[in-house]
Amino acid sequence: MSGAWRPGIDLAGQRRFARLPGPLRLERGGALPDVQVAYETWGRLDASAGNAVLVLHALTGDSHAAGPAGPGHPSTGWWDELVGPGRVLDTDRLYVVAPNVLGGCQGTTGPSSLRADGMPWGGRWPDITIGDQVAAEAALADLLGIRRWAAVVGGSMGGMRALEWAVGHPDRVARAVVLACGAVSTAEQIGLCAVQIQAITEDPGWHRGDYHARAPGAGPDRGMALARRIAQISYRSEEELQERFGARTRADGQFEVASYLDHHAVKLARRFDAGSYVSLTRAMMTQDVGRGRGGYATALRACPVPFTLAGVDSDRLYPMRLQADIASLTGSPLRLIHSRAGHDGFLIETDQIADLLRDVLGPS
Ligand SMILES: CC(=O)SCCNC(=O)CCNC(=O)[C@H](O)C(C)(C)COP(=O)(O)OP(=O)(O)OC[C@H]1O[C@@H](n2cnc3c(N)ncnc32)[C@H](O)[C@@H]1OP(=O)(O)O
Ligand SMILES: N[C@@H](CCO)C(=O)O
Repeated sequence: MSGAWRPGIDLAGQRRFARLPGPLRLERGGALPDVQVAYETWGRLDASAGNAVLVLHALTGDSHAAGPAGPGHPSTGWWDELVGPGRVLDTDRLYVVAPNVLGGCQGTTGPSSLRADGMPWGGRWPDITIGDQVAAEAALADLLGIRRWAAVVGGSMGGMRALEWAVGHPDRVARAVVLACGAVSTAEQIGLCAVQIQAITEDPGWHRGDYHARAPGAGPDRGMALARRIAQISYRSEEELQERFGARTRADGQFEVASYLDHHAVKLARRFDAGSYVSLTRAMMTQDVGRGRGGYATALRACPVPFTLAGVDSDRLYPMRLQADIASLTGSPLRLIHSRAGHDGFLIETDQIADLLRDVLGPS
């Protein structure tokens, strides 16, 4: 591990990098060599007290769950209101760990990372699954000396990993808090993922994934931006888009909503690697927590880990019925996050998520 970390030292929000000790075996066969995992921690680990909490980000998030913008962090932490001294994930008593996901592009090994031959993985990057992402996180936990998490918490793709942690490693998870996701991807989610992947892979800049070593700007930025536009509509509610933008146009005649989508498209294309977007999107579209376990209902019914499920009432991408299904199969409480923001509500309604986590983890 690089950095000056040792147990008992609080290096709040400083990104560090762990090198996994051996190849990471993949669910679909083969193995990834030399995997690096970027992560940040807050608080002090007390392994005997079992005070470690794993916080898992969604598709385009990163290890910077909390803290100000700064070098390596273009923006404030994505759950900044929730993590810190006196906050619901109270780092005076908890040790909070947030890794960047396997396949990502913010420090953890992914398609843009270099292989041993000095060339980016690019098109040689294998198909990975949610299970592979969790396997990398479990290897990180081993390196950090964390045998069992007091809680594993995540939303959207982070929720898929929290679910996979609980079902795949029940002895290592005291409680799972799963937000805004389902147990198995649905037809609509798969369809939306498929067209986003198509937007990128049909961009002439894609070059079968081998664009990283080409000139800056030669990659599939246009396809990536189109993918984000499509996704952004699905992340918000119809009602919110109507209230905010209606059919209003700008001085140049462009629809306000199209301008909003353009803004998010350009912003993401600047900060995110298209190869990672494709890899992570594929992992989500093939999500099935029951794969190899007799189906998701069997897997969830057999899972001994206590869950808390929560969904956003206006989420049309991962609607509440998906969280209700998991809650019913596991006999767990189901919480409602009220928001007009749709799926993105799990990133925006932090007061409600704080209340939920306070109920689960106790007062700070
Ligand atoms: C930059 C990063 O996020 S770093 C990595 C961490 N990120 C994550 O974990 C998740 C990724 N983040 C996200 O998905 C989003 O940032 C969210 C969901 C948290 C943001 O949600 P909201 O606060 O509701 O923002 P919203 O969707 O309304 O967009 C606001 C932006 O749209 C812009 N905007 C609003 N209306 C329009 C319009 N008509 N035309 C053009 N731009 C517009 C705003 O100026 C604002 O720009 P800014 O974000 O550059 O300041
Ligand atoms: N807005 C979120 C949605 C995915 O859950 C992201 O960009 O990661």
